[in-house]
Amino acid sequence: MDKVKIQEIADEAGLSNADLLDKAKELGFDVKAANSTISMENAGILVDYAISGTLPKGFKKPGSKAKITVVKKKEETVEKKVSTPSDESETVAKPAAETTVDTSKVTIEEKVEEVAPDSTEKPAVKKVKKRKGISVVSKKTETEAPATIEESEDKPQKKTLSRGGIKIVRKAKPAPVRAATKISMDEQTPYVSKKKPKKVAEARDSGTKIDIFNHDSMSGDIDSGFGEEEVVLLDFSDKNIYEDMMRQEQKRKEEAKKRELAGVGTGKGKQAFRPQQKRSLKRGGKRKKYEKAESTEVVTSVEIPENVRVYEFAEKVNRSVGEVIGVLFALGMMVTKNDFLSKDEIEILAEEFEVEVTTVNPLDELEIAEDHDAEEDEANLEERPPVITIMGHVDHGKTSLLDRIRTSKVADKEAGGITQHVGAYQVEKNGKKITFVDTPGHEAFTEMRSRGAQATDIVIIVVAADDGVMPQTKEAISHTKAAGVPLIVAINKMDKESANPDNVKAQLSEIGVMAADWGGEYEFVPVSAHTGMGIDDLLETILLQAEVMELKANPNRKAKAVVVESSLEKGFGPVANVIIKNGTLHVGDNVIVGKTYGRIKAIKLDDGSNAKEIGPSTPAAIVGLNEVPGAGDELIVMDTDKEVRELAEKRAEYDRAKALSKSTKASLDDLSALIAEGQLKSLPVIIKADVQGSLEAIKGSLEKLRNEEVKVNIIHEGVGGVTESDLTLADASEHSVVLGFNVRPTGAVKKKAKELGIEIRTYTIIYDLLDDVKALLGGLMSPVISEEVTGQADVRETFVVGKVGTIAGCKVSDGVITRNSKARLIRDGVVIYESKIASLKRFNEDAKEVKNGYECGIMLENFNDIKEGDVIETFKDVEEQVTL
Ligand SMILES: Nc1nc2c(ncn2[C@@H]2O[C@H](COP(=O)(O)OP(=O)(O)OP(=O)(O)O)[C@@H](O)[C@H]2O)c(=O)[nH]1
Repeated sequence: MDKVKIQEIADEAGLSNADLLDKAKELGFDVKAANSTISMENAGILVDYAISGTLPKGFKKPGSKAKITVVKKKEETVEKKVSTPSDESETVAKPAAETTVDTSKVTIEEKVEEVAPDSTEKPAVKKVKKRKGISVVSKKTETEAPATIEESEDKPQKKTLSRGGIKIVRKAKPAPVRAATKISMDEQTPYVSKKKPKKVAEARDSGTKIDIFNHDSMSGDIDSGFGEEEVVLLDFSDKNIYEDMMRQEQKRKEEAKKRELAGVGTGKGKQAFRPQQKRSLKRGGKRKKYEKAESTEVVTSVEIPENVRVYEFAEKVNRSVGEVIGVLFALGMMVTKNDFLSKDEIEILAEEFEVEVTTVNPLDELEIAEDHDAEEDEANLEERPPVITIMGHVDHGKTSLLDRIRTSKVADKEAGGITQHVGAYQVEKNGKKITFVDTPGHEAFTEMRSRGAQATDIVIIVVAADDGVMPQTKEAISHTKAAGVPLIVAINKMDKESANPDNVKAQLSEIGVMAADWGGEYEFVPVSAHTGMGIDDLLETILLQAEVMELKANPNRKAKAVVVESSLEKGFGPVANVIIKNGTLHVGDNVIVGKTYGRIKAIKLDDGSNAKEIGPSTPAAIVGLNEVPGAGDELIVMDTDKEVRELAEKRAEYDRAKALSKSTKASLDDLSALIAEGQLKSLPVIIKADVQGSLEAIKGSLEKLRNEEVKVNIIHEGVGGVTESDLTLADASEHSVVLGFNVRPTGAVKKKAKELGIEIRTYTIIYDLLDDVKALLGGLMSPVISEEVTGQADVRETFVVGKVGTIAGCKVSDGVITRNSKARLIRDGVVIYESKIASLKRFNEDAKEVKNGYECGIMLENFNDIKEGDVIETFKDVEEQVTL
């Protein structure tokens, strides 16, 4: 132990092997070649001798008697005579706890002095070494006394370093420099403590001082703390190292100052880590690593996009991804570096890292530089038609009313006009146009609003006079009010005998919609979609309201429009039904619509005619986009096709990245796993069904579904399609699933579900639905069994043992061969037999497993025809739960 080869010393000292070997021989060391070893002590002597020609006082060549004194305790010396200075004969200094030299006093300053290149004093080597938490201070004394150790702080300044200033300990690993570096023990501690914090602390307390010359002999007692790892050969006179060190020191000081000024603490843990920053000299990679950590600047405020991934956040706040994940993990949130952070998570992280976080909409970046919503000069504005959406409870006559208004318009026009479905249409009343959005219901309305693309100016709430206010009436009113859009109430079915408009007024007044003739602020218009009664009144009321609103737009600018519907039409490709919000759209314009783009090839109006250009509030179907855009997407005209293409690509890329991110909501696969692990105690579901009957049936059955661990928790149920509010609800409850029966989510809802990471499962057969949920809850799905190869062994020779059978002498070539595992015999790539490992032996001993690279004896169950060159492969079956 603790011997070092001549060639290693030569390497470190920068001498040739031959030279060093000669010198070693001169000193009488027992060496023959470069790979001969000598003790660490002798190595030190040799290097000094080779470099400076000096020998420690009292050095005697082997054969002569040496007298070595060891300080065991302060003032307690033990003398021991040895016949030779060979490794074994040297004196052991046990690192007693009470040893008193406080090595922490070996400070950086002292060391720097020692290394001063102009030092002319006799060379001496000062060695500071920590082994298993023991500080070892060694030196060559200038006294005549045998190599005796005194308290290092007594005369440390007097020690000069040889040109090499070399400290040799060991070389096996390029371990962090712990010895003979210009590090005060205090500074060294955090570094060392990475490995042996406790022992280092002890060492500091004990401050043991031991002659390095006794190193070997003492190693028997105290070695192995750092193993055989250190060879530290530092030339302190090296100007570059010194300067480098000073530079780093300076840099650190500056950074520390900066931090202080910033006044930002990084938490206690960090503070405790700081002493590292003072570390002066480290070698190679280690030093680099710490420099990196040290250059970390504390970020105090940062602007991040609303949708930020873990690694992006880490970058922004100048933290490692690990730190970010760690903080969330500690709070039970599992994220990977590519996951998007939720608002809550961002908040937590901001607090933890003491960073002020401002979230910005990432799409702002992707918005068009030209501000379409900028204040228009009044002079450029012209009156534009109002855009109307009709909403109301089911069967109260929305479609009938729209049809009636449209027919009246068509009738007004010349006969034979073929109407084109463009998602909206225009009628004319008193020479003024009114645009009606063709898709009644608040889904489309809300959809558009949720995308910030409000196209509607006025909402007509249809209430059947014979039915009164119903749930969807209320919902529609809430949506309208939330959007800040004025509403007009159309009391429909006035032709019916049972019509009771006062009842409608009374009911609506209860929910804050008071009729104007009752002293309120809302216009109520009695109509009949069947007879056409009140339609004119309704249109006039709309125009009046529009006038009050002073709806205006600038037709002389590039167009901005909103998509109300879109589809893929045979012969036309993607078609978007749009309503122009501002400006004028021309055939040939380059447009971006959400993530799609293109050049307008054709504009079709609601009367079936083609137009070259259309102005504000005009509905039309446009052709020329590369893909089908989404309802609610905004169309914007840009100057060049390059611009629109690039922006569309950026937006698409953004969406892709977002979709790729792991959702915060669980898919059914994840749920299955969570249930299997017993982590999920109840399965929150939202049920939507086509009719009340099936809803009740499903609800009843689901409520009965439960086992000991898990039950279904119906958080919401309803008749009708899956809506955005269902998704909002699902989004709010962890691990929820939306189950639909005989309903299909619309494109937009589907899209949102994808965005939110919510799984919508739809069924047409109740039993399928129940089966899925049952399987989910009970983990009853039959598992898929796949195979995993665990090891392979090459048959080197075979032994036939009497009654036992054939034993294959093998060498494991891959993995691990385990006793009793399933195995197959492969000959020339063909599977000959499949059974299991009946016996596995290593050196005649039964073995449980034999690892790659080792030899073993294998017997296969019921198979003896094993030949040299065969391969035995072991494998196991892996069960995988089937996912839904
Ligand atoms: N008597 C009478 N019946 C009407 C009137 N308006 C609509 N209806 C009838 O009411 C029923 C529903 O009319 P729709 O126009 O389909 O009602 P809706 O609100 O569009 O219904 P959904 O599209 O299902 O939401 C139909 O049978 C219509 O014929 C009306 O003014 N008078």
